[in-house]
Amino acid sequence: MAAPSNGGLALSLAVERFPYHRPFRISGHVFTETALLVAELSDGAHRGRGEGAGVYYLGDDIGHMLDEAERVRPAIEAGATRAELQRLLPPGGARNAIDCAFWELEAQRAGRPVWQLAGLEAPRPLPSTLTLGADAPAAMAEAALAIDRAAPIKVKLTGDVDEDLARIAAIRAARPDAWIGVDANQSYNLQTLPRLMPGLLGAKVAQLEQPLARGREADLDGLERPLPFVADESALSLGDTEALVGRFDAVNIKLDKCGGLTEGLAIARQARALGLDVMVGNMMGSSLSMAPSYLVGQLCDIVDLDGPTFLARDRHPGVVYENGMIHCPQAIWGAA
Ligand SMILES: CC(C)C[C@H](N)C(=O)N[C@H](CCOc1cc(O)cc2c1C(=O)N[C@@H]2C)C(=O)O
Ligand SMILES: [Mg+2]
Repeated sequence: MAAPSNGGLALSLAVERFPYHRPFRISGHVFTETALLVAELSDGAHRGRGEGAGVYYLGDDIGHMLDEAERVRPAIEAGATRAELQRLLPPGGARNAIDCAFWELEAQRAGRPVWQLAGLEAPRPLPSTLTLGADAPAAMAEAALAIDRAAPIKVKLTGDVDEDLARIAAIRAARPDAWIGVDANQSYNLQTLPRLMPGLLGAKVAQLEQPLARGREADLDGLERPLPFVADESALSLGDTEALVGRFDAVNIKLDKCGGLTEGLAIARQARALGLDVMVGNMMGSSLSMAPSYLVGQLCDIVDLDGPTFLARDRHPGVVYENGMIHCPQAIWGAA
């Protein structure tokens, strides 16, 4: 792809659709596939790619991501840099895709892999959670027996306390050996959360992700946290990090929320400096989304990079899930 003669970069955008193994239902909608934005930057001799899945609960769907990416195209083709992109686009899937494309282009220009440019150690395989979608307790217990027994388990809750307690008890009974974390996805409040807590502690659940709604962070002031609380929807981008202290114990970083690897690394480093534990997660995505997040994962205590396990097909080469770990060959993204 020829680059503009003015020293700018050529930006090409594509929508790539990946069917799910089985349909997803979210707030009454049934999804059978995920539509991902793929951005490619080229200077004529080198190229870089990135992928964005967006943030469904913020309306950051494929149409919005395409609009955002097209809005910044003139600046990119006129020579805008990755640093300038941080100001030209807000956090979200489009900036994620273009930021990661910049990183890979810079690696190819420098002849050094992205992990080196990012100041990281050589990446290594990481334990990654596998997520059990909310279902009947017996079905979730069965799913917990069917997945890789070495993998830590992330359990989706719905906010129905009795059902959630039954889910957790059934999964723990089936898997007394497993690390189990739960994700409430904003479904609890100050009235229902105290009823959930004894069941979490009794089942030795390791962490509780996003118990309350985004915007209700002040409700956590002074609330006892007998197990680690992880901020997800309360922590979209770098600006949200400082306010988590005293209310959460960890932050779940997602490149689609914060708009790319540049900000994802900054959040990880700031969270550490603030004494928070660090987790990296995903909004969905193929291995092209997981690869940049895998680099953030090198700085994390908890890794939840299981998006491709929900897809009927992935890219090749793709990440490998084995023995509870995610392995991310450099050939996927970010090599020099
Ligand atoms: C299905 C996810 C990619 C699994 C991931 N480990 C996870 O829990 N991520 C969510 C945020 C994205 O949640 C999604 C995405 C999606 O395309 C479909 C769904 C969800 C979800 O939470 N329920 C439906 C199945 C997180 O960490 O909160
Ligand atoms: Mg979450």
